[in-house]
Amino acid sequence: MRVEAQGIGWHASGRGIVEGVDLVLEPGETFGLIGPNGSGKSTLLRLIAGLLPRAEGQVLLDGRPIHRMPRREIAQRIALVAQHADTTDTLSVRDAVELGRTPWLSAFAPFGPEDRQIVDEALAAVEIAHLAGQRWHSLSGGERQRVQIAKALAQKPRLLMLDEPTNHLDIHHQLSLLRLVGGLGMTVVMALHDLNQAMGCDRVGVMQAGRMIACGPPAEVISPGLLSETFRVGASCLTDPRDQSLLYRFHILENDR
Ligand SMILES: Nc1ncnc2c1ncn2[C@@H]1O[C@H](COP(=O)(O)OP(=O)(O)OP(=O)(O)O)[C@@H](O)[C@H]1O
Repeated sequence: MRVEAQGIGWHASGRGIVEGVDLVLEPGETFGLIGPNGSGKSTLLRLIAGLLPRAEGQVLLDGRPIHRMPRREIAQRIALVAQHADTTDTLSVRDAVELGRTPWLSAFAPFGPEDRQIVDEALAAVEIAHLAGQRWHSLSGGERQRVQIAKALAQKPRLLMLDEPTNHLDIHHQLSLLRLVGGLGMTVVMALHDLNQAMGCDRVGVMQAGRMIACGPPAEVISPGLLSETFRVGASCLTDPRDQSLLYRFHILENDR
């Protein structure tokens, strides 16, 4: 699905939280959103998903304005995994993942064997099939994170949006999640704090004070100069001898007290 954001923005408390962002997401690409705390990454994800009232500009999904689409149709196309997704309901892991099927169900299409198989596949994809019967409230932070991602996968969206998807995960599950989302063949946008993980995206967008100040292939966009100006860190670019990929090591700038 082609997603086009035209001049999108959002104001709150008398200030621009996100301003004038133009962005086209091509079908199948993995797009990383990076930027310091409070730069507007989560807000931009919610704007693209059509979740914020009084939004400026417009978002087009395959050419159709999102604000004219019924909520159910949007949910068939877009899944957003927020940073601190929680539930007050007493749900099992399987129940929680089954909720991902909701946009596809109706009185004429109740939950059936095909939905059950999609849920099984989603549980397996993030390695939580063994937790299917466990209660949500008894899960660890990383397990909850993977349940939310499984729920989003069960939704079978065409745009998957993930807000810091790796922040609770151990290193094995971080890497397997990134491999998983890279191989889904769907458009993926994820806010990331790990800039080396962002180096693995097809493209990255850099947020600073509510604006997207740079966008393009990570090796072209992420540079020691940008890291110093935007993130206030020094960075040395290294080459991984295993596959010649570029990675960064960071240090505090000498004049930053
Ligand atoms: N409803 C709101 N009312 C007022 N200010 C808000 C609101 N929502 C977000 N903000 C402010 O907007 C700014 C951007 O927030 P946002 O969560 O989008 O940033 P972020 O880049 O995702 O940050 P982080 O990396 O810390 O998760 C922050 O300064 C936040 O305090």
